[in-house]
Amino acid sequence: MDLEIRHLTHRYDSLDVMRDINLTISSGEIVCVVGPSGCGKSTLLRLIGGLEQPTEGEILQVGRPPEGSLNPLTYIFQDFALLPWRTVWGNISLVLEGHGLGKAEIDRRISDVLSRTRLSDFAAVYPRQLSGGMKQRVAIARALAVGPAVLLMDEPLSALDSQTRELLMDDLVSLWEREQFTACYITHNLNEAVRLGHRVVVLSRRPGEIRETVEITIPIPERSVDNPHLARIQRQLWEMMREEALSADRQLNDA
Ligand SMILES: Nc1ncnc2c1ncn2[C@@H]1O[C@H](COP(=O)(O)OP(=O)(O)OP(=O)(O)O)[C@@H](O)[C@H]1O
Repeated sequence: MDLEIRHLTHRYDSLDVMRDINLTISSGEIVCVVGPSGCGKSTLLRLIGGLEQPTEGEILQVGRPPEGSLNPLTYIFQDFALLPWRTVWGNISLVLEGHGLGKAEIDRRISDVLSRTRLSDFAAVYPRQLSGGMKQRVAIARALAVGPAVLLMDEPLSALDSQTRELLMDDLVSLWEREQFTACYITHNLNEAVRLGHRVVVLSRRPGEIRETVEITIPIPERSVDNPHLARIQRQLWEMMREEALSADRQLNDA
């Protein structure tokens, strides 16, 4: 399933948050969205997910979600949002309950995502026993359990230390290599954007407009940390964002 975002404009009272965003996210593609603080990145994700209605414009789902999808547009947040009193298994089970699935199907789905995210040995463990990186792995497994068409990822690695972030990036790369998931990935971190994005969309300061879309043709599994081409793209992205970030810093919140 593809997502087509057409002429998306959003306002909160007199605050113009984003203006005329046009973007297609194709099946199997990771589109990273970067931009200065407050330019509307999280709002864009909420609009895509249907949590809020845009002031103007539309978001079209083109094609069919995967067979058995319970929730075509599924979020992954930076704070993991796991229930402390449920085990890893129980946390994943939670998103499958209430959909009319039988126990055998729920068990099958949980075993499947645990194995796909290499968490099978941690099924009976509670979140408090896990590191931040492992908690986010569980959150990713939970998102996959509902069979999403598009993952909506809001700074999923930003709560993690830099080493854990590297490890989780590797995880996401190998997951994408195995099953080409589709994602809209919001991040402040340009290194993450160039490692994981097929395209990087740069938003201007508020009201966020698309300033540039940079396509990265190096296959995702071949993007090493020290790749000079990626480093060059990352520098270009920063040059595009620098002025916007400086102005955004001085921008007041009352429009
Ligand atoms: N529900 C709301 N009501 C009013 N204003 C809001 C609401 N949600 C967000 N805003 C404002 O809209 C603007 C965009 O917010 P948003 O969180 O989407 O930006 P962002 O680019 O994700 O920011 P950051 O990078 O700091 O996370 C901000 O000025 C924010 O204060």
